[in-house]
Amino acid sequence: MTEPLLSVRDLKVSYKVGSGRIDAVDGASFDVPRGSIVGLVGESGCGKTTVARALTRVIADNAAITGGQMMFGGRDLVTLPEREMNALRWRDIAFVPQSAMNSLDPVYTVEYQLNEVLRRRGGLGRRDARRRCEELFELVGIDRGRLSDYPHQFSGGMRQRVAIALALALNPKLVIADEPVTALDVIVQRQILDQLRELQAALGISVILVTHDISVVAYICDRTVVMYAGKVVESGTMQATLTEPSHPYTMGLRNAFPDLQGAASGVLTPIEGAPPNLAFPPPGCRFAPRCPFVLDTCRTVQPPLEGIAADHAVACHRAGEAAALREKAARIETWMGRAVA
Ligand SMILES: Nc1ncnc2c1ncn2[C@@H]1O[C@H](COP(=O)(O)OP(=O)(O)OP(=O)(O)O)[C@@H](O)[C@H]1O
Repeated sequence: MTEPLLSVRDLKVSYKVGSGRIDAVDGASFDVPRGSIVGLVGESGCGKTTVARALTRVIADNAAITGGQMMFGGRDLVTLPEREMNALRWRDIAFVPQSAMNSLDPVYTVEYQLNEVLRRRGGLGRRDARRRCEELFELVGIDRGRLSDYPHQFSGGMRQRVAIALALALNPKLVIADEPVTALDVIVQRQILDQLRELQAALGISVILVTHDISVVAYICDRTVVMYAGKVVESGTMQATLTEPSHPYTMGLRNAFPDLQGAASGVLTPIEGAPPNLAFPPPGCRFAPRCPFVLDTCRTVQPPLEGIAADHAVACHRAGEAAALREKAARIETWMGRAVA
């Protein structure tokens, strides 16, 4: 197997809060193979954005990477000197933040902003930068005449395309897109995702797509990394994780979202309860308080993330019974009463 573009091992990121600490990412491990789209999925607050930001090392002032490795092209991004890390940003790893408005400055035209990256970061001359701006707009399907427009003159979907063009400016190997389609209606969501897929294939890049919506993952991703309360609970190919999920949380997420293809799917079943407060996480499996299949061990012993097939890892004490649990998980009653064992 060829070496993955990015290999994250036992990553830990904490926030200092008052006199305490929140371990927002508590030992995350996953790979991003070359030329693949990896969906980082989980409910709000489970640590997805923290992982995504840690990868670029642009983290909040009260945050710190406290352990682990992030191997990228033979270098560990956790320990890379800041100067070298800075040289990697935009050129090798580009980040599209949660709202396109966050990556675009409202007071400058989009051409000005593209130029900032192309000329200041990429060292392009004026004429080459202009040509690249036009090329980038063509790539994301926007008329080049609109380069002189301001961000507010674009619709939400178009703004997202501009943000993607900005990320692609210097031909990065990895694009990290944080909730790229969340605020958009389903039709525009599909258009943006289709385009992201086309660009990924045409340019041969890898993409980490951060989303709370498992139907977005099912629509576009090759691989899935499911996070819950700061931990990776399941990862593997899209087929392995979403068609035959082995962690009860993934099974629950699958029941909770409509199908992005527009097919009339069955009744949506939410997972009762909420993720734990990460300042005081439960001692055993963090999903135990919400899991319909919880056993006594689950409440006291943390299950490790273990390979259950060639390309499929799960952190669940009951992973060996996944097929039977999947059948039960498909029934609504399972999620209403909880604890069906
Ligand atoms: N600057 C911060 N200071 C303290 N705690 C933070 C900070 N940023 C995030 N957190 C906490 O870290 C945990 C993980 O947050 P994170 O934003 O990474 O999750 P997420 O899965 O991306 O959720 P969302 O989709 O809502 O952004 C949460 O408990 C959150 O409250």
